[in-house]
Amino acid sequence: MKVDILTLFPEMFEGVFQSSILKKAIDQNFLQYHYINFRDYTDNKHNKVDDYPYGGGAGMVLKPQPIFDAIASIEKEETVKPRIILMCPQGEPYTQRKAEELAKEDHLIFICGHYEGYDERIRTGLATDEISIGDYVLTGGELGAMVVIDSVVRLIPGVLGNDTSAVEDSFSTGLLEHPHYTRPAEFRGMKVPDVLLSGNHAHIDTWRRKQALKRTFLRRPDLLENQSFSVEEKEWLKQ
Ligand SMILES: O=C(OCc1ccccc1)c1cn[nH]c1
Repeated sequence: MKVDILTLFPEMFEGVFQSSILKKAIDQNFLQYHYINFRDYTDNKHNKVDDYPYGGGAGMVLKPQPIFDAIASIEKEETVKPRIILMCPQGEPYTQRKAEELAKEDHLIFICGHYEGYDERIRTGLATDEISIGDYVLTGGELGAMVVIDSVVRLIPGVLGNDTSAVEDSFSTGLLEHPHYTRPAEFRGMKVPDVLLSGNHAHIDTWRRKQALKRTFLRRPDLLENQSFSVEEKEWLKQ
């Protein structure tokens, strides 16, 4: 997968690309990434990337020209049109489903904005997707782009050691994850549930499913809306 990132602060990404999973993905050539500082594409002698809003009002707006020209500088394989993703609070709420959709793409381009936002022509004339990572305003789109890149790259087949962990992810089942335990079997008086020590995998799977349902019901009932349950599971939820 090729990832191009339009940003005014490329150095922000160095840390995230050093993380073990992304570094491995890069070393094993699952991921190639490039930064483009769209300030390098301004056509004015002051290298301004933003300007005052038409119609007045506070704040500055990102000019379309530097971003359009920065995007034009990215070589694109003719066959596959890349996704051009605008990070902004007005975008669609980001979900694991969206991560799975983007993980199938060969080429992603991220536009990380700043200031009050983007000139609308960037939205209408360039972006294929607009993504929000949450209902809050950040100083720029970089952190959002890192969240999307991290959650997408880990889904590329082969990037994670044992593929199963991506499949069993919480949200991949549509539920929150069940509790996890590891050694010791008792720690400071807190014991691991006996079922997990029983070796009976049918019972263990049932226990895990029940715990995931219960935890989701208590913490994120909204996730249960698009779920179908067996009669027995409906009984559990009533408890
Ligand atoms: O603040 C965000 O992006 C930075 C940004 C971009 C455009 C205008 C203002 C701020 C953001 C919040 N959730 N997802 C993204």
